[in-house]
Amino acid sequence: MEKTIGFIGCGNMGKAMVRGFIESAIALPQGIIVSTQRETTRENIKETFGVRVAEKNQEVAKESDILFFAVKPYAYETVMKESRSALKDDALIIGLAAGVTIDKMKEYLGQERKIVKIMPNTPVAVSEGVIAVSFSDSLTSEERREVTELLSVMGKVSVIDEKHMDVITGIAGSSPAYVYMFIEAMADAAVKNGLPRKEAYDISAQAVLGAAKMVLETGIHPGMLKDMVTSPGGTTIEAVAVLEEKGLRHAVISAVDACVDKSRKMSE
Ligand SMILES: NC(=O)C1=CN([C@@H]2O[C@H](COP(=O)(O)OP(=O)(O)OC[C@H]3O[C@@H](n4cnc5c(N)ncnc54)[C@H](O)[C@@H]3O)[C@@H](O)[C@H]2O)C=CC1
Ligand SMILES: O=C(O)[C@@H]1CCC=N1
Repeated sequence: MEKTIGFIGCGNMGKAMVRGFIESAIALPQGIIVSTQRETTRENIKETFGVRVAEKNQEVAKESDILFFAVKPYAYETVMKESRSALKDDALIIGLAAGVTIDKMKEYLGQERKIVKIMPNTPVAVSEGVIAVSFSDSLTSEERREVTELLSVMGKVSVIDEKHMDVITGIAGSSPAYVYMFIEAMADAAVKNGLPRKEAYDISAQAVLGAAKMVLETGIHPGMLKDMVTSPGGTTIEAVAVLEEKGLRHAVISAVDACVDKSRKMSE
């Protein structure tokens, strides 16, 4: 892509996206410019990805055609207000913070800006992310197509009504953390039973990847896929019975609910 992609703030999520863009080859490192608060982070990003870095957020704002704000939610107001005078007229502004709505971003940047709200997750770094997208009215259909195409290199893009963003945060933005906990716990159990650590992580992670792929590629209901693993009088049903007794499903529902609730409160 010819256009310059900017990142103001580049921590866990920003770096995952920079990696996703570079690995997919949609952008050359010189086509990406990044500013972060700390110089050591900036230097580390420059060294790791070969992208351009800037000390001041305004330098990034001045150069970017597509600009991601990848700072924490509480920093949006300050960072957007200090950058807005430097923005290009037609810049596409992409916000990805939990709880920072398009309306809030308009308040910080001005009504006329072309603003996109997204909720990505960190697997964008390996092109297997989920990226939910909502557009402000000011974007043309061509601009919407351009943003969707750009984000698609990092995973599955779903254009959604912004009112669903908090739910998507619960099942996609935040959910890699729950899945990593599940993988870690399975691996711990394997280690407890004598398997070396590396094999325990590799095999647990591949089992999760494969199971997810079965849901997506076969279209078979997850309950049916579970039944296909569960032989009568066999091993799996023993584990399933323990998971039911310990309340796995209820724990997951309550956890996602708590996450969605927090995101809604942050959006108020
Ligand atoms: N980490 C995740 O999995 C996801 C995060 N998000 C959103 O992404 C945003 C960033 O989250 P993380 O990357 O996890 O946080 P982080 O703390 O890892 O990164 C924040 C970055 O912002 C920079 N920063 C802070 N103040 C700044 C300023 N005044 N000027 C320039 N840079 C500044 C920091 O130097 C750092 O590079 C948040 O708004 C979060 O809601 C959204 C989806 C998933
Ligand atoms: O924990 C958070 O607030 C951010 C938003 C989604 C994932 N991480």
